Amino acid sequence: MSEDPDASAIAPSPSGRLLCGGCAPHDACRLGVEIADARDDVVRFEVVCPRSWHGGPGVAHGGWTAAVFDDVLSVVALRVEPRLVTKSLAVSYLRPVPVERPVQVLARIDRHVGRQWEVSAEMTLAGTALATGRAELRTRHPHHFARHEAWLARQTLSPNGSHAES
Ligand SMILES: CCCCCCCCCCCCCC(=O)SCCNC(=O)CCNC(=O)[C@H](O)C(C)(C)COP(=O)(O)OP(=O)(O)OC[C@H]1O[C@@H](n2cnc3c(N)ncnc32)[C@H](O)[C@@H]1OP(=O)(O)O
Repeated sequence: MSEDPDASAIAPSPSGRLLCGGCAPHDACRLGVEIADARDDVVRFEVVCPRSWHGGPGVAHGGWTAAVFDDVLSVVALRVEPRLVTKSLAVSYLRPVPVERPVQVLARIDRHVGRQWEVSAEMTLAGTALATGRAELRTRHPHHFARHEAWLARQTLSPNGSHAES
């Protein structure tokens, strides 16, 4: 762990991409998400589901779709506020999403008051909606990750593998 986990910030990767902590070492989004253009409170993404994320034959696993929405809904607000976490995420799966075919995602900030953000997005192919996502985000408290690490350090593992607060 870093000395101050809350000092962590997202910086552009060597190729100029803004990536999460897991993808940054790869210099590529492993979900297949790329920002296409951004203006004010709306960001458009080009997204291609890698075949490794297929669920049914030739179609995306629903978990991939949810992860894409978590990512794009965060990015649209991260452009304004760099210290965010997702509080809730709701996804509606309207049509199967094909793998290895570009789809578009349009994400927007619907509401922002204080620490509270409401964001939504739509995934489309050739103008047809495939899925929609909606999330509540929160601006992180200043010591969000440090509090988590302190809480985790207080947990002890019992012989049967269950956790207990010490
Ligand atoms: C341009 C940029 C591009 C970037 C590209 C990269 C993109 C990729 C990015 C992908 C990004 C993906 C993004 C992701 O997926 S983020 C990962 C998924 N989300 C989370 O992990 C969030 C987990 N939930 C929480 O931390 C809290 O529930 C939140 C903060 C949402 C509550 O918020 P809310 O405003 O509703 O309530 P509150 O602040 O009054 O707290 C309620 C209670 O919880 C306590 N509490 C709060 N925090 C902590 C804590 N840390 N440690 C311990 N306890 C904590 C707090 O004391 C209180 O307890 P009590 O006092 O009532 O007892």
